[in-house]
Amino acid sequence: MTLRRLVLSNFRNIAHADLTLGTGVNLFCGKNGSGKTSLLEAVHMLSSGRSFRTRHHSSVIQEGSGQLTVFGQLAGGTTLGIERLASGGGRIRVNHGDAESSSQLAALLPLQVINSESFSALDGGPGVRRRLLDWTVFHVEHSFIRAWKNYQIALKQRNALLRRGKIDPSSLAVWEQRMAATGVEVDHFRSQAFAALSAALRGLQGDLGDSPVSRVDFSYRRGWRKELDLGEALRLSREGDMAQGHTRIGPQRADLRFTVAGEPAHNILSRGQQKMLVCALRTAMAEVVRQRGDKPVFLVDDLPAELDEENQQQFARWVSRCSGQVLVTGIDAEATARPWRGLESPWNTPTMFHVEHGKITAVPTAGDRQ
Ligand SMILES: Nc1ncnc2c1ncn2[C@@H]1O[C@H](COP(=O)(O)OP(=O)(O)OP(=O)(O)O)[C@@H](O)[C@H]1O
Repeated sequence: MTLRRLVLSNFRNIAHADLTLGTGVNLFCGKNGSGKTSLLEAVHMLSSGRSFRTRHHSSVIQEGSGQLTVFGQLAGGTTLGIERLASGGGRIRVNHGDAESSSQLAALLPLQVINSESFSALDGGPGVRRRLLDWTVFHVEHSFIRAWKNYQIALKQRNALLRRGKIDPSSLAVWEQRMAATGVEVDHFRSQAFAALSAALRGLQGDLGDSPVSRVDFSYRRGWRKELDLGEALRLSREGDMAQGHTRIGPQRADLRFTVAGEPAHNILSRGQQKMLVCALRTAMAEVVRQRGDKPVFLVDDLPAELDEENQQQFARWVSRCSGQVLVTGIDAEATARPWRGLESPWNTPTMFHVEHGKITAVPTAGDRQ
């Protein structure tokens, strides 16, 4: 997937920008607070309908403005648009018509984001890791979203019954049967995606020599005991669930584990090693989706932060193998460009943008100047 044109208005400190992006590496360089992360945030909003920094659209809309818009055009001509109003609400558009949901955007513009929040894949709660796995499943198995929604409906109904004082076991059994049928489907899709993901991750670990990152083990926990089928597990869990007022087992509790010699990886790895593990995980996710014919766009906020030059170059090599396009931010233009220089075309000739006080200007390359 390639984003060819990006138009923003009233997005944080960016009053207006109309950019033609390069097909490979796009570098956005400028001082602290110039608007680099805001630009990546806008692309994220175009792919998901929401910011990666806040749930509140009002803080993303430029101070003093009533609305923001982000418009994007993909190679091939498809257009995406987002409008958010300070008064609440807004619109999502695909090819100038109203979109059914934000998942339509995600399907058209798959993204991988690496920023300071990405560490939560290791030290955050299971929900963060579940969402990473589900991103992969969503992009490779289109029936997943239907199975997941049906499971959620049954789960909600069972939880509503559990919260009632007096419970009729036969009504619980009806929803448990539905949960068992749809939950097994969800688990099946996740297990398949996890197998592909771990194969891709193991391949990337092979590039890391004797770094402890190459010794990280990963496993998938489906959310209920191995020896039980889901229907049985739900029946056995009933009494405790009634006491707690909610369902404590099932695919909504699934998790991924990253360990080194049995210890959680974030307790062992240095900060730079953790970032490299996150980069490998994100690359593996993109690789699995690429194998199905779609190349995700990478958004990388401040690649040099925490990574030495060797690791930055390694990550650049990974991205060039599995992504269609990458948007990278950095403070220093030369340092931000360096990891990409040794790669093959088009990756070794970044499109450069200078960002200053919310103004984004394309920097002419040596070729343009001739
Ligand atoms: N709603 C808003 N309206 C106007 N300006 C805003 C709004 N929200 C944030 N800003 C300002 O926008 C600027 C852009 O911040 P951004 O995080 O994009 O900077 P950055 O270039 O990534 O900086 P750094 O290198 O420090 O990460 C900041 O100066 C911030 O104070």
